[in-house]
Amino acid sequence: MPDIAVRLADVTVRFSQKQLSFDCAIPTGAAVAVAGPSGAGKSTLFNVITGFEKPASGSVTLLGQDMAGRDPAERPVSIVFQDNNLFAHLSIADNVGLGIDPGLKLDSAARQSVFAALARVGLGGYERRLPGSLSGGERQRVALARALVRRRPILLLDEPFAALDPAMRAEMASLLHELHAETKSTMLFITHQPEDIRRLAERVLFLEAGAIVADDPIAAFLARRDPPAVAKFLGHTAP
Ligand SMILES: Nc1ncnc2c1ncn2[C@@H]1O[C@H](COP(=O)(O)OP(=O)(O)OP(=O)(O)O)[C@@H](O)[C@H]1O
Repeated sequence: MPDIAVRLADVTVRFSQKQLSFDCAIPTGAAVAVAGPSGAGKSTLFNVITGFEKPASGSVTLLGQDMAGRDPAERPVSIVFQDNNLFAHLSIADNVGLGIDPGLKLDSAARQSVFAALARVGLGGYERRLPGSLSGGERQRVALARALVRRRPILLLDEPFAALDPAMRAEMASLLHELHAETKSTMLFITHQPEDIRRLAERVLFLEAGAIVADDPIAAFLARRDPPAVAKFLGHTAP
């Protein structure tokens, strides 16, 4: 397995009003928080990695392979969206099964892995229920189970804690921590809360105004007093 899971080299993304630029190398197996003010470019960074957004220039290399021309489905990446993207009319088991086969043609081994993933996220027994009967935190765990059954080596989580109350946030963080240790995947998660970073991150990418302004191991990030946006985020008085 290559040492670098995600390499963005001189990547630029152009929207009508602005240009974003990304350059980073994320070590394989790391748990990485992606933070920064609203509009800084966090979702766009994820879209570039998943392939939903095509860069205007630069290269995206995932686990040593150039992703030019590769559709999202062909990339070694799973993403859990913030709104968790469950189909209301499908059972929990089918929602997870979609991660294996979009046509839901599942053999018994595949069905087993759906059940195992649901059990692993604490939702054993929920297989036949519909998403509407679950709490926000439970729906988020269904989306996580769907990502797990895909067994992709890079896992992106778009604000996995956003809709959760404080107790559920802590629970989700420890679940993600355990899953990260078990699967040895490279995990990137977007968050707006320093406490999530302290709980879970080994590294931090901090974005501001369309660029990565900090790319640090956790201890170095938490000790930062600059740039001002990072100091503000960490609750330090800006210099
Ligand atoms: N499809 C698009 N067309 C035009 N501008 C876009 C598009 N997508 C994003 N942008 C702009 O690019 C910038 C970065 O947006 P992005 O959604 O990546 O930020 P973010 O850091 O994820 O913000 P938030 O924390 O609010 O979700 C914003 O100014 C946004 O308006």
